[in-house]
Amino acid sequence: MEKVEKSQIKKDNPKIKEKKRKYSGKKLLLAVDCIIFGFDEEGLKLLVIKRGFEPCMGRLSLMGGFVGETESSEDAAIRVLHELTGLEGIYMEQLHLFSNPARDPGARTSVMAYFALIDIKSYQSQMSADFQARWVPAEEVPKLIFDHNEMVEMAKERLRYKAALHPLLFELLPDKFTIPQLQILYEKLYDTKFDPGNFFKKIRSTGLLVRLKERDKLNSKKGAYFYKLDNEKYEEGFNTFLNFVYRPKFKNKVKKKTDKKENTDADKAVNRTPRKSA
Ligand SMILES: O=P(O)(O)OC[C@H]1O[C@@H](O)[C@H](O)[C@@H]1O
Repeated sequence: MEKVEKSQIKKDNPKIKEKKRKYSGKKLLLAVDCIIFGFDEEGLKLLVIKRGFEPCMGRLSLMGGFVGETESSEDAAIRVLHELTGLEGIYMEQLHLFSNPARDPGARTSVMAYFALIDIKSYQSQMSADFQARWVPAEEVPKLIFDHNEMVEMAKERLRYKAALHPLLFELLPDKFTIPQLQILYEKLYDTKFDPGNFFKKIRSTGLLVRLKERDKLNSKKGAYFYKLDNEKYEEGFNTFLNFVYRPKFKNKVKKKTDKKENTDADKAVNRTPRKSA
């Protein structure tokens, strides 16, 4: 925005009276918390840590931290996530600002919560041991500190809503997955059962999947085919999963994945790097 001199503003608005900005001067801290979802054969999971310091030492908590002096809340969330998982460029979205003045007994702290989706297996080998992290079932989350359970419930609700409109659940799967695996993921998230035939038809109609030659022989004799995501279609179709509006126009147009150096606008918006091809 063009900077206008104060004297010019006063000249143009002779009636304007300059006032002082009002703020209490009291300290208000800003933190971030990361609600990290993962998925394996047992279902949808949440990553929690055991706190190694007061307040609430020894209790289960989401992974969080204070926003540093030179950081944005996004930077802080990316840092916190990296410290715990060693992963970068994973799907993450801002959820909500939790600002109840009494939410943290230590000090008045507002917290920007983010939720992230990761494939458990790709993360396991890099997990930092410092935080005593563990996966718990997302449908039976134990008591966490402060308002962290409330954050998890809101994140699950947001995930259900978003996953009905966008194909983001693929972020939770390995690069190579089967349709029964995908179906279990949807069933767990929505706590419902789908007819396998109808589910397959629906998924196929999205045109997002590429069938591989290989089959998964571990879970059935016949073996279910492995699929991978068509990266280009995934990015093009991220906002048109329902196909109700055919490729609607957005202000920040989603770029095709032809420029390998730069992430697409969609990638930037959701903080993810394009998935690797299987
Ligand atoms: O106490 P630490 O974990 O350092 O600071 C961040 C935490 O403080 C709380 O308000 C937030 O919910 C976040 O979990």
